[in-house]
Amino acid sequence: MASWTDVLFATCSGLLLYFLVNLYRARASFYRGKVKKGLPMPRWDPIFGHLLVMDETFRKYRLPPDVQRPDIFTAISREFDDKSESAFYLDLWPFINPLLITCSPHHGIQTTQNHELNKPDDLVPFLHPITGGNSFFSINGDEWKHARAIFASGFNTNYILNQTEHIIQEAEVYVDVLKEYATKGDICLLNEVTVRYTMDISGALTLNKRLHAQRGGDALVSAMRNTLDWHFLGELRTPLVRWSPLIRLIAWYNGRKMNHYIAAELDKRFTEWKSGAVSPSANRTAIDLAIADYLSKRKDKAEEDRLDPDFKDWAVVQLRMLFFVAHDSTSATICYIFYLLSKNATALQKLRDEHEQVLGTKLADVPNLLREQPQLLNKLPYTTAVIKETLRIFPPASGFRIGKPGVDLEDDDGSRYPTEDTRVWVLHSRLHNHPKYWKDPEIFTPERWLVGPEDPLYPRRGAWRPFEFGPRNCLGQALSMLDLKVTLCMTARRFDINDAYDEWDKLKGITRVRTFFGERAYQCGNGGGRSAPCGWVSMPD
Ligand code: HEM
Repeated sequence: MASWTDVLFATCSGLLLYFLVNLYRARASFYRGKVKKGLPMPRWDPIFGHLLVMDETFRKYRLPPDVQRPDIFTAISREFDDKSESAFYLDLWPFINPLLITCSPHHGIQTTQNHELNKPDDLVPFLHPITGGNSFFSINGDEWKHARAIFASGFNTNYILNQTEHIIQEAEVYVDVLKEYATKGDICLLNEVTVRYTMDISGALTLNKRLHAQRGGDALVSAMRNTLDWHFLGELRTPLVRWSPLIRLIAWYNGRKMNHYIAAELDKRFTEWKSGAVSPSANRTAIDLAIADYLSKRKDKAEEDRLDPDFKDWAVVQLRMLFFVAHDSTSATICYIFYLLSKNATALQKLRDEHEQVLGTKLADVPNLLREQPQLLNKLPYTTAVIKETLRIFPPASGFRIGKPGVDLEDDDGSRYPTEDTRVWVLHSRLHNHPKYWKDPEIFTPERWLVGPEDPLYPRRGAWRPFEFGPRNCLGQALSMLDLKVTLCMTARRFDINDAYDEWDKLKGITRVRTFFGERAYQCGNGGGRSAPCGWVSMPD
């Protein structure tokens, strides 16, 4: 009989052989499809593909170990500026399938609008710890279309102002929290405070429930954040972390907690619907839209007093995804707006002047004024320009699609980039800051959003795409802009927020300061491009 060491040896040899065969296949296919054809890419190694380049890039540009993955690609893309290439291929197997990284507006338009390429399968396992299944963020075809149609009416531009009350309610708590920091004079971990604020908004708009995350614990909030903190470790320099059994166990445990929580909310809300307490036209939070659709399809089963388990499983996955996307990127953007305004006194003053003009001088009246006249939020061009400029400099997301045989992306100079067997990554962080497409990209200039086409600052078509375009564009774009405007109206004149990196470093004994191309506020791989800013909050004189 074979001893356990023989069994172990045979298993390990089998696994090694399996790995080597797949490694050979992946590298050979990349060589045939891309290297041999002379397509643009950094130096490729037949064994390591571009894994060594990733490591060299870290060292060459002294990238912080917690920088988000897209910014590693941004650093690599700088190598291509001289050659005037806007796109390049990467072979990072076994971590991800072959990539075409592009920073060209033309490619962005072709990828998401002209060719309407699909989302790749890779997104499903990547998002699984967050969503617990196939959410409509990552699937394609009829299943995606059906789900998007169910939720769209709650997030469209025409309806979204009706949700202002939910946002103001949470923004009032945010203001109180910031006031406490200003009074005490403590360093505020702006990221933490703001993420709790946007989670409260997200809870209200996805689950129709106030979570009070800003004032204490909530089971859904802690399970989601804990999952994200661990999950995005895999985004960092050592993606192997993502496969560790510990992280899988944590994701499973948190996933169970999120499922139970959301399933209980679905049951509760279903009972309210059955009792006639909910008005379908007035209540369009995500949970209501899901139940409304469910009921409309089961009119013949009107006497049912329990939700069908299959529907519940499906709805829990969609609500987990929506709860995540509705809070994460918006929170990062709020932090960056404060950061950029703190460095640009003229812009801050212009923004405050606009608020005074449109909302009056009495700060205490602003919440009720916005409640009564939410349309005032559409009369803030400078505020909108500040938000757009922040999303240009610090875009929290990217466009990600799967290529197709016969679909080549074409550049303005006629170069062609085949997409067959390739994932296309429209790299917003580079495209939005590329000197080829923007005048003075490194300078925060909200005015570029207020000038006409004759001005050199005027943004080039397709070069700004933080929410992407086409049928898979961001469903929550209007909501996010509303969140950001309300937040600025409620805070910009009340607080001065300045970064406290130096004090923080001293406090924590940090001697090796982390920067990304000299910038201290860089996007970390712990969610949708969150930064690590901490700040002093004070009240203006
Ligand atoms: C600053 C804030 C936000 C940014 C920059 C952002 C960005 C994006 C981007 C770039 C995509 C498309 C990804 C791709 O094409 O591969 C996307 C998709 C999506 N976003 Fe957002 N998002 C933000 C906030 C929100 C909010 C508040 C919600 C609220 C529900 C939301 C819901 C969604 C959904 C559901 C999708 C998937 C749409 C589909 O595939 O049909 N996002 N977002």
